[in-house]
Amino acid sequence: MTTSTPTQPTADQALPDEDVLLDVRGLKVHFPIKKGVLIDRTVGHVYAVDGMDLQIRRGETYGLVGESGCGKSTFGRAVLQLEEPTEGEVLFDGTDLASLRGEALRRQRRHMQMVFQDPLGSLDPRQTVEQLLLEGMRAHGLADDAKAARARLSALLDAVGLPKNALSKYPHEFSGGQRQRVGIARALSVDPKLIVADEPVSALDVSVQAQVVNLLEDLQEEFGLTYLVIAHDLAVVRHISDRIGVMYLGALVEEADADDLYTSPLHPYTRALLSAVPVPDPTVEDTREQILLAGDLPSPANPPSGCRFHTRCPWRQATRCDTERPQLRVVDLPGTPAGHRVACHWAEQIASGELRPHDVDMELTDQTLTAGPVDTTLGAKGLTDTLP
Ligand SMILES: Nc1ncnc2c1ncn2[C@@H]1O[C@H](COP(=O)(O)OP(=O)(O)OP(=O)(O)O)[C@@H](O)[C@H]1O
Repeated sequence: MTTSTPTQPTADQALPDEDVLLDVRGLKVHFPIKKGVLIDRTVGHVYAVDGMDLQIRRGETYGLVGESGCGKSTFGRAVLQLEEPTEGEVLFDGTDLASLRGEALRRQRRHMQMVFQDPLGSLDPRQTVEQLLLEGMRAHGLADDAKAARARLSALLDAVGLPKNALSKYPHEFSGGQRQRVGIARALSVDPKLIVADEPVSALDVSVQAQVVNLLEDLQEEFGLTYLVIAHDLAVVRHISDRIGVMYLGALVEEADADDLYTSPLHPYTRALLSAVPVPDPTVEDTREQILLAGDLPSPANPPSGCRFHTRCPWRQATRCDTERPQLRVVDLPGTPAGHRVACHWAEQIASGELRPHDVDMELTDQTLTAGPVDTTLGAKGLTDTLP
């Protein structure tokens, strides 16, 4: 087992090392597109994850959001080494997972579990809940003592709010919400540190969603868990997350503390996503800036050059946005919370109002951006005036 050399946080890295449980650097997952009679010719790649950098603190909930197809699930699977990264590092508790093989990787996996969107699809229908829970416990030596194992099963059911008689039942005998509780109990059964929850409530009725979200929060407190919650529903993520990362075509475009992201979104994509979230109270007039995105998410097999978002961005500037890919960087503006990271060349100018949105199809020249000093005093205040 190799241990990573501790590194100092850089200017664009949000957290000091000692707090970090999961440290992902430059992660890429590219799927080959195969053609030919024998499907043996690689004719291209799907750039599902294409340079993800993020860190998750111990005990924190990190929400990862983005449109369907932007690579969220592939990222979650790659973190758990269920998908082999093409490039980059996943450091878990200081250990580079790529350096582990066989038994060492299996032992480390115990500490990282997944909760899936569709519990019915992820639970073996031929196994009772008892068998499902014991499977992982046995694999990690947590069921060697029969009496202790029974006590553990009982404690797991209690923790997730299922009755004792659930042990002898099969997945199809439960409601959707109860099945998700079984899925959560299975993840918990091996006493993990990190749980990757991929759309944990999106298959559930709205009335049940809140119960499962509350359960996840209670369990986090009880067991000191760290969560990576993947979801397309911004409302769910806001409620549960300490920090949120917004993903677009395989990479983060913005990251901030949850409330800060909603009150001071800086990246054009985040602003567009948030402007589409309905106001919770229908009696309150919606005065927010409405940003409509042109077109669909481009194919991850053929991503745009430069900034991946430039083909849909109302703030696009020629020619830098079309040619130069912006890196995630800390953006420090008066009124903008610390640790806010954004991948946009023009974050400051957009926040100050120096750059105004325009028609995406507008013919742009190098002179489109008016020259002059940036008045950052408007900074995030201008945004909080117009957004929730
Ligand atoms: N095994 C695979 N082989 C080839 N392409 C894949 C594979 N898995 C995912 N992809 C492609 O990678 C891209 C990202 O998929 P992914 O499921 O990670 O996105 P997502 O943001 O989680 O979307 P969703 O919410 O719809 O699941 C998609 O274009 C998808 O078709």
